[in-house]
Amino acid sequence: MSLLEARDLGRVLPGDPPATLVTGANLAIEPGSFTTIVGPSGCGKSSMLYLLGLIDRPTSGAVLLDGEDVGRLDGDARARIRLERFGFVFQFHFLLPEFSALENVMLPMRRLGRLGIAAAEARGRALLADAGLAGKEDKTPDRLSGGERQRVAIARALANDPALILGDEPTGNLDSHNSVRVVETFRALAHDQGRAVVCVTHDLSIAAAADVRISMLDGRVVGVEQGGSRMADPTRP
Ligand SMILES: Nc1ncnc2c1ncn2[C@@H]1O[C@H](COP(=O)(O)OP(=O)(O)OP(=O)(O)O)[C@@H](O)[C@H]1O
Repeated sequence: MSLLEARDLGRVLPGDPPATLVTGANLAIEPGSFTTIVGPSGCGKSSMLYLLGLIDRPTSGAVLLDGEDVGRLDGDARARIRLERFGFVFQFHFLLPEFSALENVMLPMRRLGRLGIAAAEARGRALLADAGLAGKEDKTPDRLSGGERQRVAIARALANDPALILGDEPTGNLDSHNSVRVVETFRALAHDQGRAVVCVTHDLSIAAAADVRISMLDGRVVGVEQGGSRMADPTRP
């Protein structure tokens, strides 16, 4: 049994004519693996990620988490699973502007409610230190660089110790140095911490660093390539 599976997954938006975002998709995501979803603009990569991450609901097929079909649960049940099991990193950081870095990282822990405030603060500080942001805990997002903001967003994604990290163009807004750093972090989250990392990307350095590359075209999965996980580092010749 895989950690996360799509079975004959589809998403059609009603309309005249209806819009098919994803159709007949089958794939499996394993712990400890770094997977990218690649393909031309508009082929359905983000739609697929939103289905896998229980943000959107399929219109056909199933999303299985630990073998259980969770894709069509109601919004509250999917939100609870997202909070417990998934961490999300988007192209834009979506940090709350009026909150400090530390408060942003603590928010998912406070929402989940398993940790008291002191324990959540200690974990938040540790996650920020791991991200190289010790000393920046009290800064609001507007006082941080783009790379630092994305590292806060990754720390926030890890707040509730998720088994799955899903990224939608997480380096899309970063320069090459910060992109490489994010890719290294994602690889470590998969290989050293045993999480499953799934990333939609146009970024060739991310795709080259992945263990598995899923190719999409016109809403379909058209290829699954298991690759060596050699890191492509654009800063080196
Ligand atoms: N809410 C919506 N209403 C209508 N069409 C939509 C909607 N959301 C997505 N689409 C269409 O569905 C298709 C897939 O979109 P999606 O964002 O998943 O593609 P993508 O591969 O992630 O694209 P990109 O690489 O440009 O971000 C596109 O043709 C898009 O225009």
